[in-house]
Amino acid sequence: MTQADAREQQDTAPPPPPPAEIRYSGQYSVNPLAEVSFGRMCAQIPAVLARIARLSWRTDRRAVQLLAGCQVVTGLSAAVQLAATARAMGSVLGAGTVGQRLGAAWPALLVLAVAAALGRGATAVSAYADRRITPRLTTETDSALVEAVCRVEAAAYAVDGFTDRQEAAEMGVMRTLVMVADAQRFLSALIRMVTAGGVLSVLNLVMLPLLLLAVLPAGIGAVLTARVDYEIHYANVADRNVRGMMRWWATTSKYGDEVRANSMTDYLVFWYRSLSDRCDRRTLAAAPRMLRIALLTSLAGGVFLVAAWGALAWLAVTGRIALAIAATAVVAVQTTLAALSQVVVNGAAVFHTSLYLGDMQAFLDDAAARAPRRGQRDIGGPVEEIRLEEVVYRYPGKDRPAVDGVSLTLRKGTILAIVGVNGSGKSTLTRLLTGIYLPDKGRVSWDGTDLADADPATVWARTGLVPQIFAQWPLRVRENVTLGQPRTGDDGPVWEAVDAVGMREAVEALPAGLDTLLARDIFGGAELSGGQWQRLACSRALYRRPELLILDEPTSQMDPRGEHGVFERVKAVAADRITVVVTHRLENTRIADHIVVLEDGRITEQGSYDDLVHAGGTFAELLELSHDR
Ligand SMILES: Nc1ncnc2c1ncn2[C@@H]1O[C@H](COP(=O)(O)OP(=O)(O)OP(=O)(O)O)[C@@H](O)[C@H]1O
Repeated sequence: MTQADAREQQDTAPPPPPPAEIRYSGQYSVNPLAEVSFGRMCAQIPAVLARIARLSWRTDRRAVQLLAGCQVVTGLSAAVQLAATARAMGSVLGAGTVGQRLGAAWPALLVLAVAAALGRGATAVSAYADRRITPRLTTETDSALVEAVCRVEAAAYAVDGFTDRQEAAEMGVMRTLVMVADAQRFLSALIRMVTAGGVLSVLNLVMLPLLLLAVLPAGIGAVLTARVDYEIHYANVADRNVRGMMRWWATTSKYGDEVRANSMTDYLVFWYRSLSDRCDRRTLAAAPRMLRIALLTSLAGGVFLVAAWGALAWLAVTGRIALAIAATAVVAVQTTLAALSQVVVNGAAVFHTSLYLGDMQAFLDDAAARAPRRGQRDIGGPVEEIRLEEVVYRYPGKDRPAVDGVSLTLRKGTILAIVGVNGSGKSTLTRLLTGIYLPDKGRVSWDGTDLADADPATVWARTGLVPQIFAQWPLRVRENVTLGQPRTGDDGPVWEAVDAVGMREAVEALPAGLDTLLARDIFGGAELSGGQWQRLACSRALYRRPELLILDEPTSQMDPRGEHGVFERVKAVAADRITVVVTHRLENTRIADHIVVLEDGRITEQGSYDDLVHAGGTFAELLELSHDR
């Protein structure tokens, strides 16, 4: 095709498809707020405050005590300021010369200044206490979330809506950044409101209900707005989740070559923008509702406010209250109004936070419920035999089992090879062997102990797994080898594992040897080739000296020398363990004592390499195809 042809084809090609419509679906697709009344929403606020207080208390008791002390000082200062204002007004507006009136007023003015200074000081100290609590609280919450996800049964990842709920819970972590400040502002505004309101009701009883009515619509508006905001957040959860993943895949340098050389950039950018636009459209669609709420509540608030000022004017003009009292009432009204508005704004913020904290807590509870609930039996070494009896495993939402009635016995000192076409269940079988998944039916036992009854940590302490898709940890070379093992401080075994996969030369050539950070994107970091990374993954498994060594396509990216070296090593150490190799390179199965062929999750053939080559079955066919070039 010429360049002109290519351009023409591009011009006439149909427009790119928009991103797939993804819905936050399944049992969690119902917005928890949809059926909740306004009253119940407001009633949640004290519980949320108590929860924030408990979380903060666990983080830094002294800072919480400081914060509580500051609230008391703020309240007292507000009350003293108003009382002093009333006294000063009485003197200033009273009888006598200017000098006499000022002379009578100055003690009250002094008290006013001191109280104001104390109030300001308390606010500054509150901010300091908040800064002591918030970073640690956020870290604590964030770490709890990460730990909860790391500790769930692996099968939870396949459960409908699990990752979407995780995304929703992340928002709870974000809110911890502002929640202490919001709670603190809410409480101090509440205290100021109560004291100012108290003073006002002493001055005149009619004023207080009028002021309450003036700010109540704003409160209702703020809570309703928070509710709409949450609805939008809820509708966008699934899209935001997938957008976050795409953002990483599209921008990480790891896939930069693939993205560029396959001209994926345009579509990825288009996709990203389209999805963001879709989220924006949902947000914009809610804007008129937000506007209606704002206009109606402002109107109602405005009417009541005018009534409140009108009432004050009427009381003063008709002589029902003295001028000095009226002047103090003006100050008290202003203070109460400002405090009430702060109560409303910060109360809505606390309520808003409660929604996301609720999601976070629900997710943490769910994750805790999905943590392994197995027996406590210790798998003691050395492991002599692993047995699978009529094992069946089906992924959630799938019609057919991925592993269907498999029975096998693996003995120490032997190598088992598992082969089969793509999707035949090989990797799933390795997950069952290691107890990452427990079977739906049948039994997997290590030396007679059913893995359902065993403490998984003791099983995994005896396992070394090189999965088909392995992580390239942005850690130092040493940590990449020793990750998952207790620290010893001895580099001897690390070099031994590096030697076992023929990586010594490559590691020595790195700028800081074993100390080199394997993260190209980070200043001072280095990058390995695909095959080198795979060698490192194999060295990690060998370093563990496991009782069960599983290699799932361990050499797919290695050169023949590397591949030969790894298999030689696997053979050399096979006597001390049970070894399982999953591979599509059938020549590699020569090292195995026993080979099983999987088809649709079932074992259809098994035997030694020589048996299967001459059996005329799937193995022989696949082997022949691999030679047919
Ligand atoms: N996490 C998962 N959630 C749902 N289904 C899965 C999951 N992993 C695998 N499957 C399905 O289970 C079946 C077996 O997959 P498995 O990965 O075990 O096959 P495999 O033989 O290892 O394939 P390959 O040779 O491609 O690595 C496939 O139909 C696959 O779609």
